[in-house]
Amino acid sequence: MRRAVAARSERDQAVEPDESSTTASSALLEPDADADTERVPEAKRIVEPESETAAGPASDDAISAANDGEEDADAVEHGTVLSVRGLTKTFGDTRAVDALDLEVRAGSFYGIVGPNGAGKTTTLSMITGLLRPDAGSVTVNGIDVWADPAAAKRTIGVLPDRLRVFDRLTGAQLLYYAGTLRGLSGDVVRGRVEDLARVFGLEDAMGRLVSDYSAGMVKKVSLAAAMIHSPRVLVLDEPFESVDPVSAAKVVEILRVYVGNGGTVVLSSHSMDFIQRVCDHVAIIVEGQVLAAGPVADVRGPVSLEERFLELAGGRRAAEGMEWLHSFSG
Ligand SMILES: Nc1ncnc2c1ncn2[C@@H]1O[C@H](COP(=O)(O)OP(=O)(O)OP(=O)(O)O)[C@@H](O)[C@H]1O
Repeated sequence: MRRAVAARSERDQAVEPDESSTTASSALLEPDADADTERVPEAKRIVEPESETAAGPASDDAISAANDGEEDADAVEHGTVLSVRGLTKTFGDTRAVDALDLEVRAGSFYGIVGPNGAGKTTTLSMITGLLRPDAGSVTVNGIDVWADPAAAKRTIGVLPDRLRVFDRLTGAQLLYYAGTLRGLSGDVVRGRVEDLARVFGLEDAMGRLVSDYSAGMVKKVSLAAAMIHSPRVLVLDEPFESVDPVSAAKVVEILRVYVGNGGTVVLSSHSMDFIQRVCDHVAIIVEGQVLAAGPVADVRGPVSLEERFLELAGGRRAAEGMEWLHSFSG
């Protein structure tokens, strides 16, 4: 309890601009190899309670059966920053994710596409420690997410699909809160809040309540919150939904620099054009399974990614049986 109070009082100071902050924006874009040195260890337990869902816990044995320490070390050595094996989640009669495997190398810009209900959000939620799988394993940067969620979450930045934002805070307070919850010191957070506000074009909105933001502004401030601790891996569920093209271009530029410096972005999107243009790797998920994955050029082959997606997801047959629609009633 004392720790929570300490974190809060530090946050309160942060909403007042601090001239002494000297953090360079480039530091924000580089995944933080030495981040632990500037963290406040006591904050960790406040920050990272293990999330559970209504589905209830699965057995740890089932979740981590495929994993062991040697395997983790091997994966990191070979540049794999995210490894998903046999990931499975069932809701009632719905098998949302079905023994899904995914391998993401460090420094990738990895797109995940799939039709509505394909299991993208469920997969990303299990990868980021927000939803406990029924079976399978997830390893991020060599850490088994479900064996040690707190350690894994330190290396991940998350933009969840259904945003639950503390919207009675101002933008500045929300970002400060996100940074200190991740264990960053007040000075570091203040500098990064300034940088993030600038690059996301939110400077004028920092003093306003997030509840008064537009949908796109909420998305941007949430993206900023996901990045503030310079995680090794950014997992973003539909990050550009509601974001205007100018802001989206800026965010893409930020993410490109981040990836260029060794960070990894895993994002879901319904825009095939975006994935083809921006991502270097893609996985097409249909009915909870990966139907194709690899470098974008390999997955799409001689056709566009959209064509390939429609082939795999069965989009071409949509109009069959709908002839009544053109019989026009009057
Ligand atoms: N909490 C839940 N309870 C019951 N069913 C769920 C729950 N979450 C997801 N599902 C079901 O799991 C399946 C996969 O859903 P998910 O949200 O992962 O799909 P998605 O690929 O992200 O879809 P979209 O593109 O529409 O966002 C769907 O059939 C959905 O109805």
